[in-house]
Amino acid sequence: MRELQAKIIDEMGVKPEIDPAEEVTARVKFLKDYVKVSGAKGFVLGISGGLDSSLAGRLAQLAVESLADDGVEADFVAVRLPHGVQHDEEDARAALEFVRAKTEWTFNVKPAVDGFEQEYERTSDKELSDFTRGNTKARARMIAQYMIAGERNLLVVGTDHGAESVTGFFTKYGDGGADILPLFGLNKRQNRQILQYLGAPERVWQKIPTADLLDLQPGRTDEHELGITYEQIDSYLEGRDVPDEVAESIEKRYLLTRHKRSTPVTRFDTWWQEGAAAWTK
Ligand SMILES: Nc1ncnc2c1ncn2[C@@H]1O[C@H](COP(=O)(O)OP(=O)(O)OC[C@H]2O[C@@H]([n+]3cccc(C(=O)O)c3)[C@H](O)[C@@H]2O)[C@@H](O)[C@H]1O
Ligand SMILES: Nc1ncnc2c1ncn2[C@@H]1O[C@H](COP(=O)(O)OP(=O)(O)OP(=O)(O)O)[C@@H](O)[C@H]1O
Ligand SMILES: [Mg+2]
Repeated sequence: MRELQAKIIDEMGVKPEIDPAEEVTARVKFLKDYVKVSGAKGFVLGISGGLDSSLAGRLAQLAVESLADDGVEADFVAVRLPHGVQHDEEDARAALEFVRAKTEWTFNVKPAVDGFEQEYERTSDKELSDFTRGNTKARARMIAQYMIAGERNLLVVGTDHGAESVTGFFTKYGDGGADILPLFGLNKRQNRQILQYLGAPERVWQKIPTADLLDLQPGRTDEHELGITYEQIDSYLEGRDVPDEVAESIEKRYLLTRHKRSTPVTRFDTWWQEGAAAWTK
């Protein structure tokens, strides 16, 4: 195995094989233990119709049900956060049906994103790019979730896992902004495996991953943007051999996005000096 691959696998905590039943038990227990210690009253999570939020949402709901069995009152708010009307709203409905959240909410982020865009354009005389608007949508979703969390004393669940963390494929302080990450240590195919174990319908676990942030390319797939497949990223994270150019692409992304997996850099940090060579390439 490549030297950096071993280091990355250690950091991402991905195992070559999983037992879905054990993973569910351990991750639900983690959510329960944390909520008890934090004194929070449960969880909130955006449900997109994608497979990551379907899995994290179902685990949060199972945690809340198990807390009730222990005599602890908690809530799980599954929040739809469309930007206007979502083109794959039916998939989001199917995800909500599978998650069976105690509480459901719909919060349209479009007025907030439009407000930011108008003020940017008024003060800069420039058009906002579709790409930055996309990241603004992800950050507006983060603000909506923290608004609900703040009012109801809930924790914001994040859906980051090995295959997204390693490539830094998330919006910094957008979907990357959360309190607790129940999927960390898994890769994409393991998420699918656990969803199947939990009885998710095919429509949910077979959903093609998309950040779906762009107005001009609705539903663009993650794999299209990344230029590598999740099968390749997953194999790399399971310690298997992948073509050199695939490993190099993953490792380059890993090095370029270290700032996203760290708290803001201070003069006492040194990790960024190791990554400097990657940024200037
Ligand atoms: N070296 C450095 N040290 C410290 N900070 C640094 C930095 N380089 C950039 N930055 C900061 O980071 C910002 C860029 O990061 P960011 O705003 O996140 O933007 P960026 O990484 O360019 O874009 C986000 C990417 O994540 C993808 N995404 C987002 C959301 C969900 C999903 C999904 O999988 O579904 C995927 C999205 O499609 C896009 O490719 C810069 O504007 C700058 O503020
Ligand atoms: N339209 C949306 N409605 C509600 N939440 C959303 C929406 N889009 C994104 N999110 C939130 O942002 C998170 C990150 O998006 P991401 O696309 O990585 O995950 P996903 O859609 O759940 O799964 P997948 O990666 O398979 O598409 C989601 O898990 C969800 O919590
Ligand atoms: Mg998605």
